[in-house]
Amino acid sequence: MSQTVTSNWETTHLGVLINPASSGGKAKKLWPKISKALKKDFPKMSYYFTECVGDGMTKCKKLLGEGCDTILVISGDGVINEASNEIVKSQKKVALAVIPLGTGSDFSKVVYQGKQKELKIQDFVNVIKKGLTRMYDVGKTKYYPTKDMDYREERYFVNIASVGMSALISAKVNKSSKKLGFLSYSWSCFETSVAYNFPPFTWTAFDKEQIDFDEEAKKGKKKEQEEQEEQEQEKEKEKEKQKEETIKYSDQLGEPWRLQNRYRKSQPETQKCAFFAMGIGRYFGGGMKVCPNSIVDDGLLDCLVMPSAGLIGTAELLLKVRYGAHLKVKGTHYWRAKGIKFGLPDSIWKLSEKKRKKELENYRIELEGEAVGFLPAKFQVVKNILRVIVSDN
Ligand SMILES: Nc1ncnc2c1ncn2[C@@H]1O[C@H](COP(=O)(O)OP(=O)(O)OP(=O)(O)O)[C@@H](O)[C@H]1O
Repeated sequence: MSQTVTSNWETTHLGVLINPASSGGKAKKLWPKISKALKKDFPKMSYYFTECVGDGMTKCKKLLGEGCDTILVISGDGVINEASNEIVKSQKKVALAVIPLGTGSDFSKVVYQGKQKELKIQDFVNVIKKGLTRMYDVGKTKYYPTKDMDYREERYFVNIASVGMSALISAKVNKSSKKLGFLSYSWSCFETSVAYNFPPFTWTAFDKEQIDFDEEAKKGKKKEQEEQEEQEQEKEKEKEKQKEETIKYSDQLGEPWRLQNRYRKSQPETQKCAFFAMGIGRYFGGGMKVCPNSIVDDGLLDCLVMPSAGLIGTAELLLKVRYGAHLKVKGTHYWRAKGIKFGLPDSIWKLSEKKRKKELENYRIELEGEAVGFLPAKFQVVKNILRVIVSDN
């Protein structure tokens, strides 16, 4: 999997966010060593420890205000999401770098092409110093953060968003200590599959594209060669592109939710599901290859509709998802789209408030492993908006 890189990014002021609680305190333990290694190459460095949920946004804003041009997140997917939200909203020319020290660290698996576990602290520092970057797409979503449904919230995601059982699992995992890593996910998966009642989901896709998997596999090899050739040309174009970026940022971010007017709308679909995942990246749940064909800068969300399959069937399917071998399983649908709008079944609106709130547990949303809210919701892709420092091999 080669990456199309677009520039050599020079960091002049490094801003660092460290979550001392991530992965059972691993980031806190390693920070003195990491800090020493970073200081050699980045003499101008500011850093903050995050203190609670959401603090990644507050502290990232501070770092941006201090003029940092690269934000390095030493944590897992939760703080990466919080920092990315602030970077994208700021519309500043700032790059995101990551040293994956979370429990799952799924975003980083694509950034480091699956080799993150082989890298030492100095290797990560070298990647930031080398400064190869790729312009990532970002997903934008609008949802109800609470079951009272009295207001809606907007948030970006940089890896995977999903609704249904996966989000309920995230809610449970986040309540646990996560000290057991993948086992925490596995236990919550089991616990949730037993209780989940696989409700119907209703959605409308915008600019939906079906995928021909055989054709895509053939294209894969050819594309890699083409991509390498394109890289040289891309670098040439970079200077001009950078001039245009400011305009592109404000155009896309300010974009209201006009899915209907801008894109081709598919017929509404309803299916009983275990979950529905939308990917910029490929992995979730601590290494499950849920959107295995996703490309981070193609301007599309890879969408996986995971069928309802009962307890044993779901366990089998989840095992397949772990290796990205689920796409040809009967009832599984995988396609791409620029936007998706989810509703709720009419029956839910007729329930008493107490019963509706109980039923909403089945319609949770998670972004990068954090259970953030509930359906109804809209999801949309914003193309090539987040500069990410990536490894080159
Ligand atoms: N000091 C802290 N104490 C408790 N929670 C924190 C603290 N700092 C940040 N958080 C929150 O902890 C949550 C989890 O953090 P993060 O995702 O970075 O680590 P993780 O859960 O170990 O990794 P992953 O999401 O990759 O599995 C995030 O919602 C984050 O906002």
